[in-house]
Amino acid sequence: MAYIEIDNVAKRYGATEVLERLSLTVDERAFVTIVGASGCGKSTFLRLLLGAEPPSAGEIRLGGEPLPAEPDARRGIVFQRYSVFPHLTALGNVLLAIELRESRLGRLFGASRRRAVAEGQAMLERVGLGHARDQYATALSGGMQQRLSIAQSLVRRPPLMLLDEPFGALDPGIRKDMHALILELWENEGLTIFMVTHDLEEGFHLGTRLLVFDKVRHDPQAPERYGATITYDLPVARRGEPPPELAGLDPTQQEALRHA
Ligand SMILES: Nc1ncnc2c1ncn2[C@@H]1O[C@H](COP(=O)(O)OP(=O)(O)OP(=O)(O)O)[C@@H](O)[C@H]1O
Repeated sequence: MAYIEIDNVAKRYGATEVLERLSLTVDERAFVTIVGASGCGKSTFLRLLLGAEPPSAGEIRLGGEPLPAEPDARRGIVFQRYSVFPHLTALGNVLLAIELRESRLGRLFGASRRRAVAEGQAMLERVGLGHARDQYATALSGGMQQRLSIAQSLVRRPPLMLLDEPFGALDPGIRKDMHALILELWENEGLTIFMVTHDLEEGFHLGTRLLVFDKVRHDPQAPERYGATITYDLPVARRGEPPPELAGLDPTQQEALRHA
């Protein structure tokens, strides 16, 4: 059974059909990247997966069960624009996320708090914010706030991680570091990831599978009549792994074909 089953899903707002005829199954631990024209419904698709909004038609199942109608700890999202708490320090922001993960009451004390502080500090270091732990979020630059919101989401380790252009606003160097971090977490934590990006190269670099969203039906008189769907669903070879069409061959044959 596939981890996620998307069965003929559509989403409309009023008379505007945003997504239509979406059908997809995704295995656990996939890293699905999504590209498509601006406004074609990529963020809407992530909101459907989060459970923040219901589909207008069709069904989404997670682990064989209908997707819960509200977001819960099994699904986390990082938005394009940073969404940190301005009145908390960098460490405070990450600690809050750890507390929410660990404790229903939301506060940790004693040894569990000390462990949470150590974990929060380690996560801040991984996103390059170790030096900024005691700064208030408002004092951080935009790129730093974005890294903080990534840390905040990652520390909760949701099995299904939804990333909406999380690296778009970052400088190239930091972006590269964040790519390494997300790949490491994906591999080590066994996450399943859906990530929207405007950067095709990033999509191919990070994903195990790349989806392209586009409209296949057009009504020139009524552009809102039809929504976008998945027009390409491409398997992507991981670094060091053969592309699927070569996977059945022995390494010498693979090498020969690569250079053919
Ligand atoms: N809550 C809403 N109510 C009405 N229309 C909405 C709502 N949310 C999104 N839309 C519309 O749905 C369409 C798809 O928006 P969405 O943000 O999902 O696209 P996108 O592919 O993520 O765009 P971008 O790449 O620019 O971020 C847009 O036309 C948008 O105006």
